Amino acid sequence: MISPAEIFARLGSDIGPLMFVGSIISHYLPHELGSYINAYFQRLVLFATPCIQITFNELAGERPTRNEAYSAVENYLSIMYSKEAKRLKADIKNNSLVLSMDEYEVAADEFEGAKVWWVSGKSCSKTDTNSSYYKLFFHKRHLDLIIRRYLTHVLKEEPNLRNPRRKLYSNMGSRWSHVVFQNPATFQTLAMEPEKKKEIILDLNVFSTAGGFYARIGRAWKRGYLLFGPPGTGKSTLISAMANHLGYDTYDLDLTAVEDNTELRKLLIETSGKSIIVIEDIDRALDFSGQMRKRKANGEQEDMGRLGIQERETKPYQVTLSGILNFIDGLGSSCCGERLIVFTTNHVEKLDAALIRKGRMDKHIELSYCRFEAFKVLAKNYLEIEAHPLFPTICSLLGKTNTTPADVAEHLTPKTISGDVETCLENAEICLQNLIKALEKEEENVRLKSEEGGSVRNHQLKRKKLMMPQDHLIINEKRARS
Ligand SMILES: Nc1ncnc2c1ncn2[C@@H]1O[C@H](COP(=O)(O)OP(=O)(O)OP(=O)(O)O)[C@@H](O)[C@H]1O
Repeated sequence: MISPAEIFARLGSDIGPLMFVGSIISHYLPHELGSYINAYFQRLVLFATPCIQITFNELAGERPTRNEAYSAVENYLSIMYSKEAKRLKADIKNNSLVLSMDEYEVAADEFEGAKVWWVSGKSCSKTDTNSSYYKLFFHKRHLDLIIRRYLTHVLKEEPNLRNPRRKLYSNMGSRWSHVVFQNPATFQTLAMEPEKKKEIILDLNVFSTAGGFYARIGRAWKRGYLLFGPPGTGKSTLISAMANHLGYDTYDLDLTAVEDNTELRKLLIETSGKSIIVIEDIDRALDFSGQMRKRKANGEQEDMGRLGIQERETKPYQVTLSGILNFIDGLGSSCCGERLIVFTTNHVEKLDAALIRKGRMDKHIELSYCRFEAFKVLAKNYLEIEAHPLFPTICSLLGKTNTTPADVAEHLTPKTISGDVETCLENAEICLQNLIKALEKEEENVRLKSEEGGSVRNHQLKRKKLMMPQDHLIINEKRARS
């Protein structure tokens, strides 16, 4: 016969079923009633079992602001449960997608043998502004473990808390040296269409928690990103945002400083897990001459135009395409821990198909000219405004011109910085007017160019008809030299 005390002690070791009953009932009741029932169940648990409860409220302080501990818990739970939970809540916070437990969900976790339960909910008191909360329940015998170790473990999952002193490595020949990574770019400050941004964040979140999946399918825990687009569209900014989001170190690999494939391999082996390995401007850094020659021998003459003659003759380094391919493929066998490999290029069409095929570069992301959605992010970051009577004019002009986010950002940088609201509004007006002037000028250039292009095309057509075969040779020669 088990005594009531024993029953409660056992219940304290597994209060999950009680919590689930409370949450299921709450789901099917009107919001206010549901919240009371849920609170009632939680009180019952605390009364009837030797459990302890810790609450993480979304808003804290005298003038309520978002509680950082709540954000850390939210992030921890979203990473832990995003692939198992049946009901997740998707929110955009600070322009980033945040997946979290839906209201009145219960999630069980285990840490060093101690079982804990997380319950999500929303308080409904009249004084409270309907703020959300997470409550943590655990047996009181685990108090020390939970407070000293488990909570530290949870807070570490907040990317900025996880690795506050991230490092930026760069190579001098075959040696890495590092400084503290201080680029403040985040997905919040990145100007990009919200849908695209969401997709990237989701991809990164899934990758960073997919160690078990990669192990199960027998593949190295790595993922390749190819970022392409014109200069100034935010390729480097996106890399910084990725590093800050994941809390990874960054290795900026300068291929031109690497002597040969052996050195490249040595550098690779020295990289740590949880890192992003970046090769910027891969098309320029890599000498494709071997492949070009092979293709020429096969009769694919046009490929020789990809690199200028001079460039091909004076390349001082001997890192080959196959060296790079081994570098990417070898990441699995030589290193453990998750790694992202990121290539950037302004000329994706110049890259060898083998280099960027799926499996090597899994995700291809085009960074493009600044359109209205991206502009709104920049306006919010730089001028702290979300709407303005001049926005429609800017929207229309951005649609007609190819202006990079870098150019727009330059125009949106106020000449004086002030905390005073009136000066800020004045600054915003001046910056937006300046941007409009620049965009109108660009629009005019586009118009002139297209007119010019039309007349040159006509001229070329006429000339083609008259052209002798040796003219073609001279033009091809010039192209190869330029
Ligand atoms: N999408 C963007 N969001 C926010 N800022 C941006 C964006 N694109 C460019 N910028 C601004 O312009 C500057 C230059 O951008 P960045 O170096 O990221 O461009 P890039 O595409 O890497 O250029 P390049 O191809 O020349 O290396 C950044 O420091 C940033 O201030």
